[in-house]
Amino acid sequence: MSTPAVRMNALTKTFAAPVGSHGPPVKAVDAVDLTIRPGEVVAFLGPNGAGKTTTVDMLLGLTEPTSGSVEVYGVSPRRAVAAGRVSAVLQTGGLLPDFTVRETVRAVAALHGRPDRVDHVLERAGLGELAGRLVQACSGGEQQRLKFALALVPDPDLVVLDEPTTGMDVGARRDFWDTMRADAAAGRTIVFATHYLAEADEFADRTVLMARGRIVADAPTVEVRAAYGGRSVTFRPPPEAVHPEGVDPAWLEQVRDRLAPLGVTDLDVSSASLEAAFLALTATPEEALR
Ligand SMILES: Nc1ncnc2c1ncn2[C@@H]1O[C@H](COP(=O)(O)OP(=O)(O)OP(=O)(O)O)[C@@H](O)[C@H]1O
Repeated sequence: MSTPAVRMNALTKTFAAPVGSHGPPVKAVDAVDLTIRPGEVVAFLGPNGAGKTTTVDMLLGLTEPTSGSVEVYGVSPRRAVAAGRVSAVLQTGGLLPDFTVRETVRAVAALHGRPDRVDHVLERAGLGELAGRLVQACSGGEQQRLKFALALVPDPDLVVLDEPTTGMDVGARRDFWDTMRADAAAGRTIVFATHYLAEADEFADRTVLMARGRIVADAPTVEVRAAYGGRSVTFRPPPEAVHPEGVDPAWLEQVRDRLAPLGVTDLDVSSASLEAAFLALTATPEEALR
């Protein structure tokens, strides 16, 4: 079997309680075991404070685990980063405002010894036409695309993205994911943390759901949705059956009657969603009882 792209073993990170709070230490990541194969596209989903960013930071060697281990392509994250095998688009980390887009990419490409990659990554990130623009004149979404271009400079085997489409409009978000999809099809491994359930749903083969530092679900995205979000049949009713207050109940009754001979019972108009799975799996025990 080939070396996994990522292997986490009982990965744990504990932070001291904030100064003055006298509380117990915070277990941001709690004994996480996770293996990711080359070429997988994995979404990390979870509510605020679930431990996604801390996990990503350890994956990139930015933070050392308190205990347990993480390897990237069989070596420590730092070695993998130094070898250009993994790179990231992070929420934090500034760009230089007085550089143009092209100058920024050129500088990073020089650091990596890959000046040949400048035009290619500008194109991949959809920045060809913006290459001459100053960074400070770029919108938030355009700056995010620039960070993405920088991450592609070393031609990494693994790209780690923390909330990559923050600040992008719908069109830019779609273009971004089209690019990522093409890269994944070409064999790049992609791990991304997101708050957008729809992005995990549309893009990730596999969803890892985190809550309170632990993995609460880890399965193909379609299975997570089906197992916890319920299955549903959706359809578009004819316009005459749709009233301002909703679907005409008499019309729905007719549908039920006609479907009954087919063995369909308990027809319900509801949409199964990853959101339902997300809420079911990440609720605290107290919330779940409500
Ligand atoms: N440097 C730190 N010092 C103390 N506690 C921290 C530190 N970094 C993170 N934490 C705590 O660890 C827990 C996990 O945080 P983390 O940022 O990993 O969550 P997250 O899932 O990425 O959240 P978000 O979706 O809000 O970005 C939180 O309770 C957070 O307050």
